[in-house]
Amino acid sequence: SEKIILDCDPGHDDAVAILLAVANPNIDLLGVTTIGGNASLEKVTYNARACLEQYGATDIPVHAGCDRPLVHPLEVADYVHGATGLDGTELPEPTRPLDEGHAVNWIIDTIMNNEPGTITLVPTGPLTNIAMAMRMEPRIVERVKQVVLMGGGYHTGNWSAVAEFNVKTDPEAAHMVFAEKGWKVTMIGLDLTHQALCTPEVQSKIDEIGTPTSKFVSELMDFFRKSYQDAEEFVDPPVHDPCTVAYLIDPSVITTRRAPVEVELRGDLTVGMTVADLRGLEPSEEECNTQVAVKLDFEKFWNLVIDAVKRVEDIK
Ligand SMILES: Nc1ccc([C@@H]2N[C@H](CO)[C@@H](O)[C@H]2O)cc1
Ligand SMILES: [Ca+2]
Repeated sequence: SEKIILDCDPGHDDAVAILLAVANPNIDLLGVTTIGGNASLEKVTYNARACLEQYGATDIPVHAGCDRPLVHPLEVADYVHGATGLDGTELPEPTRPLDEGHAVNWIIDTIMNNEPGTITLVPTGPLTNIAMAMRMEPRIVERVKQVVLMGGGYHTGNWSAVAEFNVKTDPEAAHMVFAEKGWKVTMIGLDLTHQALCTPEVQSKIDEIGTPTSKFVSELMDFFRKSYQDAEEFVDPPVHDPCTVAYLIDPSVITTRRAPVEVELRGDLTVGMTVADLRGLEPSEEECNTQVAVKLDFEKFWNLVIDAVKRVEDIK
């Protein structure tokens, strides 16, 4: 199974990514680390612990990371995720205390204490923790198996016309991650995740499971749908973050294309934009260490999520 570290900012869709990572047998979730993003560090950390409690996964360690981007102040996405960062459902009180130590140190120690090439980094929030880790211990770059991140987009943005929230929140951190030639990076951007819509048909399949966690997830989707209808003119909410874990469970869920990706740091209109060069023939693996996600197998994706809801040992 794939050993992963999930670096996240729950967040409604992060909560589904955690569910997939916890419940699917192909994934060995080594731990969850948190980053200020959708809401403050304190809130997203509490939310991560509450999600793991809900899913009966209190064996999974949670370490809090950076509370703000490297350079700029943190601007939270409360217009989508609400004041708590996970509005719309009853969160169980976490029984596992927050684990000691900074997330960046735990990420470094975990990677350095496991076999090279065995751990995959799965960031689904701003990339601050990842950027800090690669500067504190540059050896983690060669040692990780790959980075599969939710962020960016090559033909649209959401925080601006051209920039996606996770990248725009900490563009310098994102620039570092994408510019690093020593590791393989898969960008699961908005081009892909805007296909991962939680339609009423999908949501009713989740409701039919009839467990506490199916109720938990469905209520989160109700809130997410309302936010997206109000804030982004979507009918159904795109559930971004679990697309990363789904790709690791079954790579056939997502079609990718190798392409150079650079992050804009200076443009007045374009700061935070992930500029992917899709011109000409696809480069070889030797020439290009980054790939972008293009096409989602909708049925396969949602079947994985529904399967995870069924499998999880949720709290009664
Ligand atoms: N409008 C909006 C803002 C931020 C996010 C969060 N950022 C990423 C999508 O931009 C996901 O990781 C999600 O958690 C989603 C919607
Ligand atoms: Ca997120």
